[in-house]
Amino acid sequence: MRFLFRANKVDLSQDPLSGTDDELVAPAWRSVKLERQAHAASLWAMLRRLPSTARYLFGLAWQVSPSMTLLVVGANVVSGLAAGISVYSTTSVLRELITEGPTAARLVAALPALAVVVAALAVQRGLTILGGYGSQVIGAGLERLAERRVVDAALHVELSAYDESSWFDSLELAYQSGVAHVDGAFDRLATALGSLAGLLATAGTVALLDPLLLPALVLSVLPDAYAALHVARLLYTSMRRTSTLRRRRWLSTRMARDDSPAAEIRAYQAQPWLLADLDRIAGLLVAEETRLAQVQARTRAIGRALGGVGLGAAYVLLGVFLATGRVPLAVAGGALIAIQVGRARLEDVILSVNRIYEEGLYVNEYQRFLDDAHTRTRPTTAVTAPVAPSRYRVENLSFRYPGAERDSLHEVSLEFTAGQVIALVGENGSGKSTLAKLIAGLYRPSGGRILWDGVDIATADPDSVFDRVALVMQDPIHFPTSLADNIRLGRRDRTDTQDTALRAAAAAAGADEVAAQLPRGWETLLSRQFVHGTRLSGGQEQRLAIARALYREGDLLIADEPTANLDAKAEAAVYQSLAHLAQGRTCVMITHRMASVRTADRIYVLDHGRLAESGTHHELMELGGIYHTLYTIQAASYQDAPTPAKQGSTRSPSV
Ligand SMILES: Nc1ncnc2c1ncn2[C@@H]1O[C@H](COP(=O)(O)OP(=O)(O)OP(=O)(O)O)[C@@H](O)[C@H]1O
Repeated sequence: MRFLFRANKVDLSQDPLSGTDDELVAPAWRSVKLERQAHAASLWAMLRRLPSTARYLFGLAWQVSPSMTLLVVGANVVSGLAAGISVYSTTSVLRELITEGPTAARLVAALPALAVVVAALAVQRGLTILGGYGSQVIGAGLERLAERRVVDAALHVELSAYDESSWFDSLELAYQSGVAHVDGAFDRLATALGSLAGLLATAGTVALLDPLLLPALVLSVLPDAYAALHVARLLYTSMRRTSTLRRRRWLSTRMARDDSPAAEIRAYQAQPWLLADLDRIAGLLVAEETRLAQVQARTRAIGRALGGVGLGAAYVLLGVFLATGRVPLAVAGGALIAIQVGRARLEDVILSVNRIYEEGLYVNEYQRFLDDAHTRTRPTTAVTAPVAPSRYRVENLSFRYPGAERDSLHEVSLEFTAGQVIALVGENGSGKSTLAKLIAGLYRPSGGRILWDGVDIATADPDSVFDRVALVMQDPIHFPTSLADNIRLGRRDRTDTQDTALRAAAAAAGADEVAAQLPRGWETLLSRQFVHGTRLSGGQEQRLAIARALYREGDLLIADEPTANLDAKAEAAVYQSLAHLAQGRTCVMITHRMASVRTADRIYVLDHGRLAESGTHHELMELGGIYHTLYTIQAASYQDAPTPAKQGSTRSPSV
């Protein structure tokens, strides 16, 4: 791929992102979905959406604080009107001062209007401060509320969303941009209301002086306004185009900031690759931003020039009115001030509308994300999964991951009863973890059904399904809290005042030994990113995950390679406690350690997503199929090889 980092020379006729032939810039999904959305966000469409964006923002602000919302709106509108009144009164002062007569008399005549100017300005300044205070208070609450909604939505969508790259893009956009812009957009909206009130009052003043001056006033600002709106649109389009690139850059920089990859990056000397990757992305981004800056500058310059012509026209018109005697000198002086102030107000309004438009694009993206997340969240239903089911049945189960070209499971059928330990066996990629996640209700089948005592779990309330399952994954997570809380999180609402259940689960999983080795025991924080925090070894993390699952006391324990990181002694202890746990409960176990599979009540062998064999250890060994092969290969590696002559071997001398 071409390297495009040329910060000081960008060919405007060329799109720096085109021809890069890179899925980072134009991912496959972009053409269909995002282009349609981008089209919907045209300038006109955005202006049309302005009222609904405003309603949405006020609704959010109202949730944060109704009284503060009223304060902000009221303060901005009244302050805008006060500004307009001060302009009108200023023109009255001028009129009184420019009229004929003795100076003292003119001054006295101007005094009442002058008093109004001072009072109006005082009210305007005071309310601006008050409005600013309200905006700040609401802003803080809005940001938290907006962030919570994104996180809440992300935490509750179906797991399958996390298999789609487009989901990550819209999540990133909503989180990084949307949350910040919700606060900004509300602020702009409040300012715009104030500017609009000020503009109406000032325009009223101009119209009172001479209605014919109004069109000239509008003409002097419109080109600039259009340029500002156009620039906002360019910015937004560019932001969309580079969202995948920015996410990619974030991932690359995270590799350097995270502690987990630090050792392997060094051992594989991957630093140059990472830096080159970062440079490549930075090059594309800088080129795109430079192109954007040039187009923006050009657009603004044209807007300013045309606006200057409009202002000139307004002054010429005023001159003509003066020369032809249409307006007297006193009124012309007032009109000049009113035009200047009116122009500033109009610019304020346009600037605010422009900013709302700009922020509104992000807010719409944020809203769209929440709507999309809503459709991806499994609805709660009145059907609940049975408590302690006695029979689990998998019927013609097929599954394909979102966007995948092939099914990962093909018409798998199996059955087991409560209290049984079943083992899923097969080569890498044969579909074991996928099947286990489907049995746990984490994915919904593409075809077929999973029945718990006859209830199809795809139709049951998801929380009622998850409530019955305890899961131990290959790479278990730990939460950034204490060791004890990490186990308690297995069943947060469980009453265990004396920690009896906690200690029993920990002892069965060997996690009590982990606690004994840690400097702060059960209260050790499991995050190295904080003072006194620590990081567990792979085996210790696995013991913790098993303890959490045991503490949960679910009806169905699903263990995906639960002992992959454990030493031989710990592994034996875990299988002993799993066997103990399985009494009265059901256990679906995935493991490549064939010795641990032998005792399972039933073994299911998967091959390329299909169920190839099933039976007990002895039945499958007699069958002489895949299981037999896998078992004998592993067993052979434990057989003693013929011992060579002892010449090279050494032995510590006996003492
Ligand atoms: N999130 C995903 N998106 C797309 N395809 C996936 C995803 N996860 C797994 N697959 C594919 O589904 C198939 C089955 O994967 P699965 O993880 O279930 O296999 P497995 O038998 O558990 O493998 P292993 O023994 O290596 O853990 C594989 O071809 C894999 O590439």
